[in-house]
Amino acid sequence: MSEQPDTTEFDAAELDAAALDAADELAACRKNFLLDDGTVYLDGNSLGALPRSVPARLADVVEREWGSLLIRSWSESGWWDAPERTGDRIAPLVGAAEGQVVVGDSTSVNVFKAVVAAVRIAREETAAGRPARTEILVDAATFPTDGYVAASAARMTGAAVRAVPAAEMAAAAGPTTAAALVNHVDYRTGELHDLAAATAGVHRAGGRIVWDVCHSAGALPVELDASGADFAVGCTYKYLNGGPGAPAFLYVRRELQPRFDSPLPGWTSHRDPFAMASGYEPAEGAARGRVGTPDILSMLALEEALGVWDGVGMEAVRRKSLALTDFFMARVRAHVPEGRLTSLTPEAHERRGSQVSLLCEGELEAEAERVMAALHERGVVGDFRRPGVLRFGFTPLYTSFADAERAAAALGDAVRAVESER
Ligand SMILES: Cc1ncc(COP(=O)(O)O)c(C=O)c1O
Ligand SMILES: Nc1c(O)cccc1C(=O)C[C@H](N)C(=O)O
Repeated sequence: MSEQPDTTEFDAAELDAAALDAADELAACRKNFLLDDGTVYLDGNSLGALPRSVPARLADVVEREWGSLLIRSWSESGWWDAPERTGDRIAPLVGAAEGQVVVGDSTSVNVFKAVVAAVRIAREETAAGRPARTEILVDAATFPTDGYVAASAARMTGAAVRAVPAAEMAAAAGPTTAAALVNHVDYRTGELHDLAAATAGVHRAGGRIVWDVCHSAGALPVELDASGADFAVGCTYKYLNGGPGAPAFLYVRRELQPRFDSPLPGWTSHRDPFAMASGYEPAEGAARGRVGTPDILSMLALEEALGVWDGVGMEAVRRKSLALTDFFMARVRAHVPEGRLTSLTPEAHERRGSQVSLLCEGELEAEAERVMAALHERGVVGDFRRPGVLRFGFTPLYTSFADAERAAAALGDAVRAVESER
């Protein structure tokens, strides 16, 4: 990185990964994961590591619950209630009281349910004689799936999408705003947005807000109840370590549940599914967010994976995440030749998620993918996003300061190796 920050908590002369690891209050959590000690894994913001207890639990689900009990497992093994039960395990991690989170479907599908439902509620609340609520505000830097889904939801509801920078969402919302869809942490830059402020601003304008917390759930405190958020959606395969393709979650604020009119009303969200009634009558509570048959193998792997959070406080996770990212940024400055990388991730703690994104500058921009490949060859796994961004995710439950030191040193080495090949 070319510029010295003014807020770093680390004195570059006194950096000592071993001392920081020795003082790490979450150090004992690492043993709960199956990790290859030869690799530094900094891609938990895309796919989290495997919790140690998951393989045996999945084997039991497959062999006993499916293999022997078969159909009886829907009741005897608790399969039917797994979406709400697993939702209640996630709830405290995202600042939600129980009964408001349901697990199922992908994040993309849950964005659709939430955005359409938000538009329907906002319109229902608009008094006669007031302007029609004809716009959906979407975070201008959104993860693509959210933008695609919002555009389709807009066509279906006769609304128009307006792209607005996440930081300006509160000010941009007005009398014609039906809903706003915002990413809590930007997937590309790692910037953290103010959940409470944007929520309050959209509410002042009479709209409803949907938060995508894919890059914050399990990475930092997410105050859904306290901030008054209406809806939230999130992945479970990143910082929640649910495994590839693990089902997503949907939060619907308790007060809104009776008015949550899902655009995907499947039979498992019916008040009495086995009545097999021809007319739809929605279930009460979080179950109203369900659609069809839950993805049991992935859901139960996720449920088991959530055990790694037992006894872990999100404040401790945040402290370590900020310390790790501060430390990594400082060590990159020490190891990488000047002028090659610029951080896209804010230095200010209140604006930083749990990743560091580094933009390759000058001639190195076109070589960024090769820099990441050279890092992989050196046993450090991060990821690359076009055109020239190197992303490093820091997962406080299993990333150590020694990992961050090794990654920064390997990054300096990789940059020099790529430059020497010109
Ligand atoms: C912010 C964000 N939203 C949505 C998604 C997409 O979720 P899914 O592919 O599970 O639907 C991702 C990641 O893939 C993401 O990072
Ligand atoms: N969901 C993914 C996948 O199925 C394959 C590869 C990557 C992903 C990701 O999660 C990407 C991630 N959301 C991102 O922030 O770029």
